[in-house]
Parts: sequence; C-alpha cells; structure tokens
Amino acid sequence: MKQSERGDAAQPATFGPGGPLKGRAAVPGDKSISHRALMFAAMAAGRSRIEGLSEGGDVRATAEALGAMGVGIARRLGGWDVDGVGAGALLQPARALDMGNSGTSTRLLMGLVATHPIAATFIGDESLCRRPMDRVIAPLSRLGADVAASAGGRLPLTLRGLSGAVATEFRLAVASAQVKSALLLAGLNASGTTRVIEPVPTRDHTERMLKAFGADIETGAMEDGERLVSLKGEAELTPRIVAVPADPSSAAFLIVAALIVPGSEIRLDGVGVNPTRIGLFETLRAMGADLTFENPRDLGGEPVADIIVRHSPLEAVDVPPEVVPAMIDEFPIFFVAAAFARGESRARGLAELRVKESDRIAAMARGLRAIGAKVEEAEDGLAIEGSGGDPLPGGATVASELDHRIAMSFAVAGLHCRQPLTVDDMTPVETSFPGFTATLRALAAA
Ligand SMILES: O=C(O)C1=C[C@@H](OP(=O)(O)O)[C@@H](O)[C@H](O)C1
Ligand SMILES: C=C(OP(=O)(O)O)C(=O)O
Repeated sequence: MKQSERGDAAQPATFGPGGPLKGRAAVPGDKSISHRALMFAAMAAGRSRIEGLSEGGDVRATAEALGAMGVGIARRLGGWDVDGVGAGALLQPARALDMGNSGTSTRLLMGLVATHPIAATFIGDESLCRRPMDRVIAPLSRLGADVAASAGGRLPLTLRGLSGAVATEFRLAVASAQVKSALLLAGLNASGTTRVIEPVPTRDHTERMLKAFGADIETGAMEDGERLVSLKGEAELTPRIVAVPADPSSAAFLIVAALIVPGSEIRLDGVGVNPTRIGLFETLRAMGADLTFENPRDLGGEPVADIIVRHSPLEAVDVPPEVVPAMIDEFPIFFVAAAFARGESRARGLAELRVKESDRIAAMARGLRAIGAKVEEAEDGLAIEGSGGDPLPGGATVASELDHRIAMSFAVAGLHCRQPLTVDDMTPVETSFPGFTATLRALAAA
C-alpha cells in the first residue's frame, strides 16, 4: 500500500538494549538501481528480466506508473518480467500516477514523460507534496514539456510531454542524480545528443545501466574537472537480464547497529559498493570501524562485495564536503554512529537534507536530543558530541516524520540506550526495507 493511500494506521515500535548482533542478514535490492532497471526495461522493446528488484513501496510506485502507461510488468518465479514498449511508445495513462513517498519515481518518470506525446498527473503523499520539483520542471520545460504544478513547483502536477524534442545541453544547478537521470531519460527519445554537466559527481547507476542496455552513452571529465555525460537520442535499447545488488543504503542501518552494540559481528552478502555510494562506509572506517569487503566482484556492471562488520569503538570525524554526495542518504544513520563516538563529529554542506522525505537535519536533531545526545544544529549541518561508546539515556518517543531513514536510524539507536525508545510510526520503512524490524531483531536474537 502506498503511503498516500494508507490513512492514519501508524505502527509504533519499541527498540531497547539486548544482545550483540550476530550472523547473516539479507538486504533488499538497491532502490536506485531498481527504479532504473524498470524504466530502462520499459524503454527496450521486448522482454527483460530483473532479479533482486526492491519490492518496497517506492519501487512499486514506479512499476505501477509504468504499468499505467502500457508497460507489462509481472512477478514470475521470484523475479520480474518487464515487457518493454521502446522509447517513444509510452501510452497516455488513464489515471493519475501515484508516486506515494518516492522522489526518485517522480523526478525520473517526469523525465520519461517529457519526451512522449502524453500528459500525466503526478500525485503523492504529504511528504512528497512538500518536496521541490522545480529542479526538473525548469530543464524539462527547456525541452518543450509543459508543466502545471502546485504552488512552489510542487505535487500534484500535470506534465504534458511532446514527441520530436530536440536534445540540448544542461548544467546541473544542484548535485542531484535524480535530475541528471531525469534529463538522460528525456534524452532517450529526443533527436540529437543530450549533454549533462555535473559540477560534482553523483551516483552513476543511470550511466552504467544505459550502457548495459546498449545506449550510445559516454562519460568523461572536462578540463575544469566537471563531469560530462553525453547520450545519443532516439535510442534503441536491447532487452536484457538485470541483477540488482543489495542496497548499501539499507545495509547501512544494520552495519551501524553492529558497530555500536558491543560484541556484534555480522555479514551481509552481495552489497553494492559503487564508489558513488559508499561515502558512509569510508567515513566509518576513518572513525575506526572494523568493516571489510570480501569477494569483490561485478554484478551486471555494478561492483558488489560481501561486507563483514564487527563492533568497534568509534572516534569522531569531520565529514569532508566532497564525500557528501556519496553518502547523501546515509546522514541520518551517520548521525547515530556519531552520537556513540568519542569526541565531536561535524558535517556541513547538507542543505539538501532539508528537502528529503523529511527535513532530516531537524528530525535527527530533535530525536537525538530527546534520547539524550548533545547536538548543535546549523542551517546546513549538525555537530554531535558523542557518548564515547556509552549507551545514551533513551526512554523517549521519537517521530519518524513519514521518513523511512529517520525511523530506521532511531530503531538502531535504541539498541544502545539505557531505556528503550519508541519510534512513533515504523510504516514508512516499507518504502525501502520491508521486513527491516524483523531482520534487526533476528540479528540481535541470534
Ligand atoms: O537518483 C537516485 O536514485 C537518488 C538520488 C538521491 O537524490 P538526489 O538526486 O535528489 O540527491 C538520493 O537522495 C535518492 O535517495 C535516490
Ligand atoms: C531521498 C530518498 O528517496 P527519494 O528521493 O526517492 O524519495 C531516500 O531514499 O533516502
């Protein structure tokens, strides 16, 4: 069920001190890669097969929207078959596309619709309706798409695309893989070459997967160090088999849980370790984490490894600004790790966190203070004085604010508090990590 349909059935849950975390856990398929696998398979004429797809609410929103535009998507024998229509062949949806809680679904699908001669209305839950869409509306309008949005460039909005768009060059104003990907998706059905210049590199799953689907795409560094992605339009993608790695952003919660609970040692197999995604793992290592990658290998163009992590005393760290894009979704759980480290950790340059599923700077500062951590909030970051490995007091109820990553971060923090804490609503977790609470409890009970 998407959050926009859910009503008010909040599910509070309590997390408290218990035993060390031990054993292995399965981590769901990468959410970013899953969205892209569905969309590129939709743009390839013929049947593709996806193994390991995320089955959380966000990726289901993408699948249902593509289904409403004529793409055949069915779960068979533990994987997903996608009957793609080819670039340019999406059909006019008969109903509004419900994006639930998912920014990636919204922005990437807006890109796809922009170069199809159809009109689509995008709706979403309360959290998604607060998030800025101007960052895609403005460049897609340059391609000729017509967008009627709610105040402030927000959802609900209706986007009318066109066929025969002429490709152009874009320079990203915000470091955003979603904007980059929206423009490349639009470029698939434009004539000529789409060029996207990124001043700061962001996750590159779109580039890797488009290449694997047979697109004519090139990436390279420009003289000033900026990154340029060029994609030839009117692309004919070839259907293929896609294997989706386990999501490093989901693995992050289990990893930090094992690091902060004394005596823990866990193993997570087949996790994506794409360099544009592992800023948190590098930062944790710099803090002293015993975190190793075994059996590094390639899975359909994406690097993966088995991750072994053991409880470790953590030292405070200043997160270097250049690492921020590679750990953009991991700041909530990084702040939890910092709250148990020795010394003051600082991270700045995080203004984007204020426009995610919640204002993640404010939500984390409030919740961490409520459980007894010392936190100083800045407009674009946080400073946290850690406990030096001691448990925090806990004993409070914290708000997940329609944000899966806030909910999971406090669930983990509760494992090393003196008094159990309550997360007021765990339902948002279903968007990216169905079964998270059971997975965490099984590791702690092993
Ligand atoms: O492209 C993607 O799949 C994503 C990019 C990031 O968003 P931005 O591009 O808006 O930073 C990230 O926060 C989001 O969870 C997924
Ligand atoms: C920001 C996130 O996702 P999205 O933008 O797709 O809602 C996230 O998963 O942390």
